Amino acid sequence: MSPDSAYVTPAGSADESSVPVSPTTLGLAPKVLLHDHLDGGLRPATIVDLARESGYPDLPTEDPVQLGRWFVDNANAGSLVRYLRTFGHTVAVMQTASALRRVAFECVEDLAADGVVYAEVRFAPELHLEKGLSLDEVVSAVLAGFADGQRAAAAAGRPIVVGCLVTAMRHAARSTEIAELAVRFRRDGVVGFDIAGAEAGNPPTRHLDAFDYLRANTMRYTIHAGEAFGLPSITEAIGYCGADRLGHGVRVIDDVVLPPGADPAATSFAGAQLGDVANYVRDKRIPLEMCPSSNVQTGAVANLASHPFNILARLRFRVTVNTDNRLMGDTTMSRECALLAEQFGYGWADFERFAVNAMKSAFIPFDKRMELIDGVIKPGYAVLIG
Ligand SMILES: O=c1[nH]cnc2c1ncn2[C@H]1C[C@H](O)[C@@H](CO)O1
Ligand SMILES: [Zn+2]
Repeated sequence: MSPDSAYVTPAGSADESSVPVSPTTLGLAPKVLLHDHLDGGLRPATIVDLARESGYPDLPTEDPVQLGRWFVDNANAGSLVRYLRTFGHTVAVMQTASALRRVAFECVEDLAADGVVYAEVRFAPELHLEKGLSLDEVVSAVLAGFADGQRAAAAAGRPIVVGCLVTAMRHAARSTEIAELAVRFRRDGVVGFDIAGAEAGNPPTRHLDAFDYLRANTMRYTIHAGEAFGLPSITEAIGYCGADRLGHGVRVIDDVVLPPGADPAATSFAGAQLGDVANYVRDKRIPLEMCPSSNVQTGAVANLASHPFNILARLRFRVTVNTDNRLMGDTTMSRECALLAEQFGYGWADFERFAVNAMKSAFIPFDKRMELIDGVIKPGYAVLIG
């Protein structure tokens, strides 16, 4: 889809005074992003710069355009494990405090330019120790970059609030250490914790000590679950591990039985039967951090048309729209929203709901969430709705 390919909200879903929903106008809408990986969002030109600076010899090409293409092509893998291999190059050039600070700064700059008003950006500190940084030094560098970026965005008239999530890799054995790191930095900008990496064969219950520690310290956490592995992964993440949110969570759809012949793009799913897990997720308003393009790239769903986002949204699960990895998907928040608008015919009221859903689900305090909902998100959509 070209950035300006115009399509408008289907008749009946918005009134005539509305600004049409298009990729361009979606860029202006206030958006909330809960699931974005720092090491999956570098600018290709920055990767080339950092590789030169650090003497990293293994980039597939030093041409930024071709490099960007390389990431997308290789991430279009149809499998999470193959998709994750592309991170070898980004992580390799993020091994010094200055590189981490620059990447974090540019991340905030890019999100603000895309109209994101609140973001939680995650990364795995344990992957950035190859050149001798300590875990604390890694986190400090990233938080300094986020602070620089927030100051620059505010000065440029695009204010954004950014919280940091620290991720532990699910195949490794450092999750308790990373949970302690999260708690140690809770006054400095770390707002939560996450588990990521290859899902199959690495159930979240391997990390119960970390989750116990986080709960004992009243720290919030999300778990990547129900992406590359099915319902049992979701059951473990919420039932045994007590996740506050689900990273992706798309496979919760396996616990929803639709009437025969139901169209995934329908506006109503009356008669849908929910199983116990799906009911629990919906009843407890457990946020689903869904990442449409990434889910297609990893093969979690066959294509956008069959993505369960719309079914879950219409069934009033707490759905949120996310980028996952902007570099690997050559995507932005606006583009993810535009893809959903094109596929499912969403209007401004829908995007406002997704933004409010995400803001309500953020790991910052209630009063700060309300400030953004009442002071930024609602007024922003009021202008677009007209
Ligand atoms: O979608 C994902 N699922 C599981 N793991 C992921 C996904 N996207 C990125 N990661 C991994 C690779 C990164 O190196 C790590 C920390 O951001 O998280
Ligand atoms: Zn992710």
